[in-house]
Amino acid sequence: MAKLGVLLLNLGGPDKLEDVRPFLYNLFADPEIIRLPSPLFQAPLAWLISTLRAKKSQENYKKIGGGSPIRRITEAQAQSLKLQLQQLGQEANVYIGMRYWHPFTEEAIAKIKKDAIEELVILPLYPQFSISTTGSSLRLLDRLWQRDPELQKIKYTVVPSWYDNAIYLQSMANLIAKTIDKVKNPQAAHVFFSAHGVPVSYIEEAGDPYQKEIETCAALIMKTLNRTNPYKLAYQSRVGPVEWLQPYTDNAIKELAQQGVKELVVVPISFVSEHIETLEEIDMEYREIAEHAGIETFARVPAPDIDPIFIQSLADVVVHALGDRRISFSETIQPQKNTKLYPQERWEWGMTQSAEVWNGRLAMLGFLILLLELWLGRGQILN
Ligand SMILES: C=CC1=C(C)c2cc3[nH]c(cc4nc(cc5[nH]c(cc1n2)c(C)c5CCC(=O)O)C(CCC(=O)O)=C4C)c(C)c3C=C
Ligand SMILES: [Fe+2]
Ligand SMILES: [Fe+2]
Repeated sequence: MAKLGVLLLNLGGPDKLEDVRPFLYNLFADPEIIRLPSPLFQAPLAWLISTLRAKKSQENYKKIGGGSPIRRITEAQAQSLKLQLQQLGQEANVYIGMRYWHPFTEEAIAKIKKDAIEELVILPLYPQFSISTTGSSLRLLDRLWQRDPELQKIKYTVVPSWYDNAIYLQSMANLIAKTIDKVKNPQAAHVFFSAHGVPVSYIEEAGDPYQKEIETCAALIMKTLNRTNPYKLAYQSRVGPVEWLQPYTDNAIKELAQQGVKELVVVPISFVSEHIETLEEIDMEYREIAEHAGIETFARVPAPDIDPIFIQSLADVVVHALGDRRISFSETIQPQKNTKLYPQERWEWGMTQSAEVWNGRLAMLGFLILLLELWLGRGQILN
């Protein structure tokens, strides 16, 4: 039997407060998150945004204990998945490749090579596909594969998304049902799905299937839940000035409160582990907004973490991937090279007058920042 590996992909998060700025730098240096007319400006802009955002972001990480729990939880998920696969008679090493912080994807690949893995299932810990998450990790892996003949010998397959896996839907439905049963009036409670947002341009210009997969996933979870509670889907975590997917979570909460809704059962739908977006943004920021708006119960459904049924669903996805036709990096969705991605919807492409003005200004700004960055010796470029 071939030596099997499972590579779990996730975003990663700062382990401590000093990691916040370089973590943000790595995130904003990713052309799948921000794409500029010229790659020359990518590093200076990432440096600028990460430096400007670091303080506010650090304050938020301070509120949840001074760092992200995403690494610890993902490691526990990896261990549980290994045991679950073992129970199914499938021996496998499980690796973790984070996109923007330790353990980086490159570190996981080095281990996979060292362990002489012959067959690999690449499983993103994002149930729904987005160019900004799974897509970004797959593009990085594709680049690593293209330049390494040793990696090219591995028989790999990619799971682009698994939001419709029946066991995953059951695990989400169970977690929701348990929370519903604890509120004052379980029949009337409003199930409120909050998904991480993406800029509208990802969907409309780059063809990101994210919104469709999130909407379908919420509907499938409600079908599996099999209760008559009303539900609503909204998008959180907007960054920057451009339009993101709507309705925004804060506005949707206020609207429901205005309609007289008193009890919300809040489901973090695009996340499979607790981290800053659930522990700080939902549990603190949105809870406060809800209470101000007159919502009496704000009951948050826990992220799946190492819920046994959830771990069974990951194992099920792996087993199916091994039996199904193999999927390569090139078959997954990739934006065109010149696709507009966050944040430049308002900029124009080509040699229009406004583009030239913007390019000139950006070139100046980029050059100054680059000098400053070199002078300060800061920044941490990954690829
Ligand atoms: C499905 C999940 C996610 C999508 C889609 C996504 C898109 C996306 N995110 C940013 C900017 C930031 N994201 C940040 C943190 C963060 N994002 C996700 C997931 C998705 N992001 C997670 C799990 C986390 C938490 C990591 C952790 O610390 O545990 C942050 C940093 C936090 C902050 O400063 O607010 C930023 C910034 C963009 C721009 C984007 C799509 C274009
Ligand atoms: Fe994010
Ligand atoms: Fe956030």
